[in-house]
Amino acid sequence: MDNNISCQMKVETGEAGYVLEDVPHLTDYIPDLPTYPNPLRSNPAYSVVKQYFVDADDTVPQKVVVHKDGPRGIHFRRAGPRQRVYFAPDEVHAAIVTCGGLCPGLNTVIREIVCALYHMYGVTRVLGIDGGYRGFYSKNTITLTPKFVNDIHKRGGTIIGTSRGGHDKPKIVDSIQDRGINQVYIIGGDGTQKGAAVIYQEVRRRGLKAVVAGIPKTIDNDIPVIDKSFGFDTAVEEAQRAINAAHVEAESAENGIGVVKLMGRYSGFIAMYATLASRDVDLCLIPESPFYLEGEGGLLEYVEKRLKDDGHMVIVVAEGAGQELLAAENSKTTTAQDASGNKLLQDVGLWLSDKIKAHFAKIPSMPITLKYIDPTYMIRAVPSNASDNVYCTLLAQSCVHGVMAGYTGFTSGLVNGRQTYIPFNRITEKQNNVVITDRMWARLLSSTNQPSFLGPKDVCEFKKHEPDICEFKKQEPATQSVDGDKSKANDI
Ligand SMILES: Nc1ncnc2c1ncn2[C@@H]1O[C@H](COP(=O)(O)OP(=O)(O)O)[C@@H](O)[C@H]1O
Ligand SMILES: O=P(O)(O)OC[C@H]1O[C@](O)(COP(=O)(O)O)[C@@H](O)[C@@H]1O
Ligand SMILES: [Mg+2]
Repeated sequence: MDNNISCQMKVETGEAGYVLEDVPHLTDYIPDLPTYPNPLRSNPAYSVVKQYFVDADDTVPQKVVVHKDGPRGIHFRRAGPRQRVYFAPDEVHAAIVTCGGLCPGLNTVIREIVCALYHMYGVTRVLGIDGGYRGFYSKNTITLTPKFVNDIHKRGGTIIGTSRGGHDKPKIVDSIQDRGINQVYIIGGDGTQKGAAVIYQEVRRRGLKAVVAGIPKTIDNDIPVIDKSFGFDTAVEEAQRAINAAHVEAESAENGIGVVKLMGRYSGFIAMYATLASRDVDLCLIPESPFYLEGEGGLLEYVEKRLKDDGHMVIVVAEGAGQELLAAENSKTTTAQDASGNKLLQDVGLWLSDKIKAHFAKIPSMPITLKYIDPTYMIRAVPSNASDNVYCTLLAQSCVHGVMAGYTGFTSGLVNGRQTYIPFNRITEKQNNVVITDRMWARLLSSTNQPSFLGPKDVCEFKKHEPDICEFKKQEPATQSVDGDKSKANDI
């Protein structure tokens, strides 16, 4: 048995610059495992579907915008049911855990994992780990059956609970081993997937026939490679209610200003999409786009202009925006962290509201009425909408198919509209951010008419830091995306 852990990715190359970034398989470290015909072959719902089973060689390209003579580039293994599986139904003992912050759709993913295991693969032992990673070793488990999970997709939150912190590798893997769990479904964001990678490595080091698979969850849409995260659409939709309220309040007052804070620690996708969807927003601030308050071209000058022109305005601010400005004013709170080690952010919405109020207090001819709305937790707590429900279902089913087929150490994810299996390190190595040199941000700037807050000096600075992008921009017409990963959600 080869128990040497290789953290290196399984990479296969082919003709014309084809690269497959493959995911590990149980047989990489446990040879001669028995296989079984996939039970779906005799399932009346699926047996009539032509080509239901995925060809072992099917892969999905990461980039679909290519040049005639360019390399074929990176591919991921296509998700879906395989002809043969590596688990007999009565052998499976599955566990599901949810970690990190809430996100619409968590319950749908749980429901669909349980239902896929029961109804597609005849599995009857599925556990919910109570309250995130620490639930593996400090809490009781919850028995999950199709009946138990039947209605849960209609509720927000996660019925098995979640938490931050508490990732104790030896204790978690001891618990997996002691309970005889051989399929671990881990639903969570970037931190969770890092934790899942560590669990996978330890399971493999111990030579256990136990698969570790992740499902990416992030309301901030900050996970790279995937098209977008589940719950994101729901969050954008729900944010409209807050923006509408801010607009109504602003419009009804003299020099009315509505400020709405939305989630987005380091990635401003919710703020950007909610702004684009609404059309009532005059200023959108995100972590990726620095801004300044005072002076020519500054935020306060713009607010003044907007009020003079329109009599009201709506500002959407992502929670991570302008943190450097707040930190400069208040150094003592900048090191605070949550239990997972995520930096605790200061309330930019409140800070911005105070700054605007203080500015207009100095202009007696322009009395303002400012309403600050913070709907962040309300947005995160709602059940997923219809399209996210379907998305969650496909993600969960794809994950179950991959696990039953013996793949491990992977995250299920949608890449260019296709379900794939992505190696953990590809998901955890960097963050998905709004690229402010992409067309999506340009669309936003043109829809709000806000200043970009970038002067000629900043553009030069930007060139110094991201020379590739600037070089590329020089050579290519503006229709080309800048970065394969980052452009997914941006450059459409
Ligand atoms: N680098 C890491 N290695 C192992 N576990 C981690 C790591 N980062 C975070 N975790 C664990 O993952 C869980 C969720 O992480 P957190 O950052 O709170 O949320 P999210 O997964 O949504 O990013 C926590 O239980 C935390 O202890
Ligand atoms: O108050 P909590 O639970 O720490 O959550 C706040 C954070 O959760 C998020 O919604 C998502 O963060 P995670 O992806 O780490 O769960 C952030 O936008 C926000 O800063
Ligand atoms: Mg996170």
